[in-house]
Amino acid sequence: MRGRLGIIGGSGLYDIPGLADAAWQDVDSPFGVPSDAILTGTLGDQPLAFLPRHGRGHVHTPTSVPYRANIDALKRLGCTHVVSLSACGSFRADMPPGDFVVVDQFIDRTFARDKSFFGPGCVGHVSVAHPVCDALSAACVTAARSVGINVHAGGTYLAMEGPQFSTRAESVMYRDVWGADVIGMTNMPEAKLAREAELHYASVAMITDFDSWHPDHGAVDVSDVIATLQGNGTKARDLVVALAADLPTGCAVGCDTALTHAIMTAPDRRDPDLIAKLDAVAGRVLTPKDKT
Ligand SMILES: CSC[C@H]1O[C@H](OP(=O)(O)O)[C@H](O)[C@@H]1O
Ligand SMILES: Nc1ncnc2[nH]cnc12
Repeated sequence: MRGRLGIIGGSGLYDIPGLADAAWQDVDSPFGVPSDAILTGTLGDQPLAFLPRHGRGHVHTPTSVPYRANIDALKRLGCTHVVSLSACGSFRADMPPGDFVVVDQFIDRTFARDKSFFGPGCVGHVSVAHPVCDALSAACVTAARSVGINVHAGGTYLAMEGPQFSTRAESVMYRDVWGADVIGMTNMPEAKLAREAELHYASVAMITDFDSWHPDHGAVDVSDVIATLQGNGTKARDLVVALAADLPTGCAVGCDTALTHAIMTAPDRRDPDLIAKLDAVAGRVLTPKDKT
């Protein structure tokens, strides 16, 4: 069954014009207050929910983004698919500013964020070996190509804590030793949380700069990033319109069944308060006893 498409808009993307029946809705989450209200509406026949990751006016730092509340709120609104649109730096000369990368792997270097919905009283372990939805990622590539975006299918995104950009030594290490293709500050733990919530998740990374490794380019400068982002905004919206017209159902990764064997805590040892909070994220696998 085709569900609602959630879009998380990153830096420079605080709205998505052109939705029918558009309304900004406050959504309550037991995991905190989401980054902002969520814009709901439809694009053609496709129900959609748009959440600006940093909030309108860019109030949240990459560290303060309430990742758990955001994913939980999108799931509560009926999202089955979530696409992240993010600004990123590039480690590759053949991936210049203006190109998009549909990411297929991550290196998680973040360390100051809540990374799981689970905890004492309900312990769960999901696989993130394949951290994005294959079908949704392929659909993002097709949609991007259909609107003339220069898009790369696959790439490794290094998620750093920020908010400062990398030193040159870090940038060279991420590129030459770790083999990362792009760098950003927000896709982790977002992708991990989306997997815990059994959402199909894909990440479209929009390249704004060459980070600080490139001998012919200076250090990253936010004004350059913003100039590139302004061009990216229209392209990103075109991509969303094309994707909404042809959202896939199902996938080979099994995103929507990620919790089937994930929860280890014995039913009689589960914390009722945490179980109650997990109603949206893990409702599919909680036992009838848990839910009473
Ligand atoms: C404005 S440059 C740094 C900032 O932009 C990216 O945000 P997002 O992923 O939400 O587009 C990057 O991760 C940093 O948070
Ligand atoms: N070079 C970079 N490093 C981290 N996040 C970014 N977002 C945009 N460019 C970036």
